[in-house]
Amino acid sequence: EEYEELLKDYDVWETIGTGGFAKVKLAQHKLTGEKVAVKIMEKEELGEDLPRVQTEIAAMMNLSHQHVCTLYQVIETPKRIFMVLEYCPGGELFDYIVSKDRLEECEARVFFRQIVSAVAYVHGQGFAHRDLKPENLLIDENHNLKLIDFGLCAKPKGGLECRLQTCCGSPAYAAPELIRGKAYIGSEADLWSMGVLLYALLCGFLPFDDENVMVLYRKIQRGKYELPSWLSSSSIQLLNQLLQVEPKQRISIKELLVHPWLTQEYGCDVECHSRFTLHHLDHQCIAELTTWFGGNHKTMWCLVSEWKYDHLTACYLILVAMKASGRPPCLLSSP
Ligand SMILES: COc1cccc(Nc2ncc(-c3ccc(C(=O)NCC(=O)Nc4ccccc4)cc3)c(OCC3CCNCC3)n2)c1
Repeated sequence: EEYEELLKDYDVWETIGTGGFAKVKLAQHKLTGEKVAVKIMEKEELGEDLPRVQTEIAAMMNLSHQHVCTLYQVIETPKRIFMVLEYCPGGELFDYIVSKDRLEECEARVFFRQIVSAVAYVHGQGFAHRDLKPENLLIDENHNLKLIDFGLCAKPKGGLECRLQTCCGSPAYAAPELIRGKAYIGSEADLWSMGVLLYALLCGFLPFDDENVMVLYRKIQRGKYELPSWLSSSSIQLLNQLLQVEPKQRISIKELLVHPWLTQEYGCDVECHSRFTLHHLDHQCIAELTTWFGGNHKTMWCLVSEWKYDHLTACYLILVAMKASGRPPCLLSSP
């Protein structure tokens, strides 16, 4: 039974998503009762894409940010790789936009600031996401967004000379240079996708759409889109700066962090730094682990600092997440 290692520490419930070569199941961490998402990948189905999973896992181990989904644990068996991840009870931003038809400018601003914060952080860590879309932005229990990369599209940004050949992501959100099949710079393409995302938030439909993918590509290359009457002039101006067909004309992530449309009503720039550091450990959570697993505080501190992404890492990170959500970080009463 391939799931037996997972089933030691988690109760596994229904499948909440499938796509490509991964499926995601809802699960529950036995020691804390916390819900988690388990991304299950079959090594055979991955084939030569297996190294991309290693890249993804290495990336996630370095990505710790309030608007990026947390990786808790990795379990590898002969046939499968399990990634135990933060569960977002609010589901996809895509479904939220559909349910509200479209968002008011002030609500769109709250979400877009979080998206800019997450993307600026990911770029700062040297990665380009390359598949930014509402299906990859999940809503957590505090109605905040968490960026995910369900389809293993995130890649090291590399230097400016690093040109990405492979095509990735969903056509409607893909930058003109990406679909032209030419070499392109991932971080610049991410800014275009953020323009399509902002348009979807404010309008409830896509700027470039067509059931015929070749017609869709032509519309993206032309870069012309409808401006519904409800858009404010400041929204229109920001959309125009993001949806520039020529990547060099496009606004940069640095300019975006201080853009007036984003700072309006907030009076402050978008914060892109992470609130967490994997180096400063939370004493209360370490103490809880020591109480449960035994040993002393110092030993537990060293063990957690090894960041093996085993069950101990999961317990620590889940306790930290519980504390961040205002729940007491405690493991179930002793065995
Ligand atoms: C209808 O869906 C619902 C309904 C109700 C609740 C939920 N909750 C819920 N929570 C958590 C997940 C999840 C989190 C992370 C990852 C992941 O793959 N991380 C890896 C990752 O993020 N790398 C990365 C991030 C940034 C930069 C670089 C790399 C995968 C899945 C989920 O999935 C469901 C799928 C379904 C298909 N669309 C996408 C989401 N769903 C979902």
